[in-house]
Amino acid sequence: MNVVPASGDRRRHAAPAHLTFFHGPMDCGKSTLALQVDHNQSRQGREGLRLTQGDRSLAPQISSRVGLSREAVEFHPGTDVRLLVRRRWAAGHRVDYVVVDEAQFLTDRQVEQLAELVDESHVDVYAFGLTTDFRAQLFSGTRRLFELADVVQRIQVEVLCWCGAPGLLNARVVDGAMVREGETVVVADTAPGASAADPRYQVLCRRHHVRGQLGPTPTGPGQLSLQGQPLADEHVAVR
Ligand SMILES: Nc1ncnc2c1ncn2[C@@H]1O[C@H](COP(=O)(O)OP(=O)(O)O)[C@@H](O)[C@H]1O
Ligand SMILES: Cc1cn([C@H]2C[C@H](O)[C@@H](COP(=O)(O)O)O2)c(=O)[nH]c1=O
Repeated sequence: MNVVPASGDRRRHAAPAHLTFFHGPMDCGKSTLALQVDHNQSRQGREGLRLTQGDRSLAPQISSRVGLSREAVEFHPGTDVRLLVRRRWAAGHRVDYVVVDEAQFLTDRQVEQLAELVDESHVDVYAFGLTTDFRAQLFSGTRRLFELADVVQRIQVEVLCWCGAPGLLNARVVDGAMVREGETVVVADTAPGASAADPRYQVLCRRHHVRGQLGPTPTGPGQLSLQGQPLADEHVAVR
């Protein structure tokens, strides 16, 4: 028997909200996609909240290497994301969706709060974050999103390792060599910093992440170059 919805029961019959998680390595276009999703949602007249933590620009914004950026609210481990939304409501704004960049930095509790916003308040949540850290282990926020999200999608833009294979893993590079020990969270870019001692990241394929190899290994005197350039120390240094 078909049950005819009582008129005015919009909430029951509106499309259900979703928690969607897009993930990948550094440089795969997560922030770009976050800004595109935000743009497309707002073009439909929906109102959203953008959240981030530790954007590379060190400003409270979501910034993409393609050149786009939008201001965002910074979250910290103690932030209750439900309160951020409720404060917007209390100030008379709608919050139809939330876009979270750097979602790997969410705590488990914050992921659960986002799920609650979806289920209890019908807010769509789009989260964007790294799959794994520099040790090739899931970030805890990422793990919780894998566990709770309605939709989990690996971002399709391929980042290439120096060898040309798809790069899925992030290497942390200090003083020209890949490191495997240190704090989980170190905000930095894939572009080199002002000094070689500044940490940077490089996306590698699994084989070269395991080997800690940041460029072609010199196997003979005739092969000591990378695309015609002399090899820098970092191409061969492994720690
Ligand atoms: N000048 C450029 N022209 C076109 N695409 C670019 C340019 N610079 C960067 N990109 C693209 O931007 C991607 C990085 O996007 P971004 O959203 O910053 O990545 P993520 O947030 O995943 O680290 C690169 O993989 C590359 O495809
Ligand atoms: C691998 C790894 C990365 N980070 C930091 C480095 C950047 O500040 C962000 C990721 O930025 P992007 O938007 O994906 O380019 O995360 C980190 O703190 N720890 C790590 O292990």
